[in-house]
Amino acid sequence: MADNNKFGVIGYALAPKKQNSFIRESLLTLAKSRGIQLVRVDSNRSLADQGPFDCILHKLYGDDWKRQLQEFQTRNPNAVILDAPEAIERLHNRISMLQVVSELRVDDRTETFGIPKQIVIYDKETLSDSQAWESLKFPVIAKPLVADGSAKSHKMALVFSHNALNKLKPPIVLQEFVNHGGVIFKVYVVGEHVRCVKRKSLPDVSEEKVLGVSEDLLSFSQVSNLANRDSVDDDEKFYQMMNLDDTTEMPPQPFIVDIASGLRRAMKLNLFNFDVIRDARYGNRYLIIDINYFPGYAKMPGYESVLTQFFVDLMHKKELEVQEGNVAKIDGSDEVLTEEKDEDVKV
Ligand SMILES: Nc1ncnc2c1ncn2[C@@H]1O[C@H](COP(=O)(O)OP(=O)(O)OP(=O)(O)O)[C@@H](O)[C@H]1O
Ligand SMILES: O=P(O)(O)O[C@H]1[C@H](OP(=O)(O)O)[C@@H](OP(=O)(O)O)[C@@H](O)[C@@H](O)[C@@H]1OP(=O)(O)O
Ligand SMILES: [Mg+2]
Ligand SMILES: [Mg+2]
Repeated sequence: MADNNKFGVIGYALAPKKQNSFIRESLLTLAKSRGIQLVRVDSNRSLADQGPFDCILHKLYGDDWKRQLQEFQTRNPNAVILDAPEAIERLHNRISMLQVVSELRVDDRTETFGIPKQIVIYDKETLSDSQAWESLKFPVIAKPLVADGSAKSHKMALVFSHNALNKLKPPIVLQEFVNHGGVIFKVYVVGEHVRCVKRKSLPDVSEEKVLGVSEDLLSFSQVSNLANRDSVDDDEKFYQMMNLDDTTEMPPQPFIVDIASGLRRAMKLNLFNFDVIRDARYGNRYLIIDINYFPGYAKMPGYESVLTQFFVDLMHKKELEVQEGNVAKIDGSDEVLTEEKDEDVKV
């Protein structure tokens, strides 16, 4: 569709790092060719004074931003906010994040899924109370309770024995470390599109290794995100670095799609990814360990076409709803009207 026949303006409000990785010329060009214009929201001005926007795409934090979105929605009842801040907030706490997985049911499969055993510790006193953690098997991973996108919220520690617990700073989640062959599956969800990729993860820890370690605590951060796309000019090289060229079998796609679809509906979110590991003790048991809002989509091969198609479908749906006199309300629980167009699997 030509630019003069534009049918959607999407305002994006992203932190500079996210903007750099996501807003690429290739995405802008493809979106434009399909009638979608992507426009940066000026963070120095009130959102409600900007536009007109048919949709707001955002990943910003804080009460001020929430208020701005509310004001914008009041003034523009037909605009779509992707996604609702209340729905995103669930992912800012590593306990509420995974609660939704525990409540999810996927029937008739030989594979099973769940979350690793975990507890939350709010203060130092509880950390020294053995009753709090005695039901956990070491090693455990200590994760900051808050997952608010700060560098701090990604700082993890592999803890080999309870003696090291006093080195941790609550509030934290202590999650049992599960051996999974050093490979993690990242499942990217964009509305009904689901794409699963392999990444490097922490290596397995054997019983002997636990007994033999000289350090009882190992700190790390974002292991599966070590390569930075900005530093790699060649797309193919980048995918080679990030995606393992090994023989690890992928989880069955229909199973992953069922989980993705269930999560999307339960969380009412369109844009997220989740990390899955396969429990090395059983060939068919999968554990979900992390869910991220608006992840690094640019690391997903062909992200431009997936995102563009999603925007186009969204605009069609919005147009229909407005014609029918409904206030546009598009959340992850809705079915976006699409035709089967590429190799991506639809939920
Ligand atoms: N329970 C677990 N058992 C084994 N390995 C784990 C477990 N939890 C996390 N890991 C490993 O630690 C890494 C970081 O954990 P997690 O994904 O929770 O952190 P994060 O900082 O939120 O990650 P992201 O960058 O995806 O947001 C995982 O990618 C995986 O390699
Ligand atoms: O850094 P990238 O853009 O690639 O994306 C990462 C994203 O960082 P950004 O939103 O700050 O950019 C992270 O978000 P925060 O938790 O820090 O909010 C988190 O979602 C990671 O899981 C993403 O990596 P992926 O899971 O896709 O490998
Ligand atoms: Mg993760
Ligand atoms: Mg995360």
